[in-house]
Amino acid sequence: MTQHSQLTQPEGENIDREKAQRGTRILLESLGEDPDRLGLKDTWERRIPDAFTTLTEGNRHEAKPTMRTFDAKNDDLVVKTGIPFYSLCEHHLLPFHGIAHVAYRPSEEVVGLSKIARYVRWQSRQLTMQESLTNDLASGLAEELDAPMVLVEMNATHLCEAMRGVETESTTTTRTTIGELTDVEREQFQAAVARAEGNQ
Ligand SMILES: Nc1nc2c(ncn2[C@@H]2O[C@H](COP(=O)(O)OP(=O)(O)OP(=O)(O)O)[C@@H](O)[C@H]2O)c(=O)[nH]1
Ligand SMILES: [Zn+2]
Repeated sequence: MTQHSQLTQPEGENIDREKAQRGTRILLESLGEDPDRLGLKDTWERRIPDAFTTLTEGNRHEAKPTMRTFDAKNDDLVVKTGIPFYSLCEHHLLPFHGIAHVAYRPSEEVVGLSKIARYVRWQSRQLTMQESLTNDLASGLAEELDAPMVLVEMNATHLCEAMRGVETESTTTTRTTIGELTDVEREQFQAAVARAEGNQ
């Protein structure tokens, strides 16, 4: 990994640390802050570049989890519910976060269960909109797993709505389905989601 306390830009596909430092410094100045005061010096020099390196990992292929797979015994739906995720809204650079639910139909292989949550966490770490993230997850998982059907549902709270602007905390649900699933399978998925969300 890179040395985070350096002023130089790290190698590879990482963020441009020097620009992140300069930009944060200027933002702090614009707020009337002294960026060189004790509490803020590390903020622009190290903490924000480090934090945004992590929070934009989803842009970097090198950070993608290894999707270890095993032979599938059949093509029954695999349903994984209650996956926490944290992302950043591209409009205000504020977090939106919540719970993702994923179902997929295996073709030849099933993926290690932990890898679904790892994939959701990785892909969520970017500046995006909830609808785009839901789409990206469904198409990304379909490709990774060579799966004929992937369904992703995300329920999230947007801090840009809660902390400012409309100042209303509400839940946004987005859903993307790639491929076909039966009515019974859809009902089973919804029942699993309801259990995970504590509605049943
Ligand atoms: N569809 C969608 N909208 C989002 C998402 N995240 C934030 N937004 C919305 O993006 C919109 C941006 O609207 P603008 O009018 O350009 O910005 P604004 O003046 O800050 O809007 P307010 O948030 O209403 O104060 C707002 O309505 C946000 O609630 C998202 O993931 N999906
Ligand atoms: Zn926003």
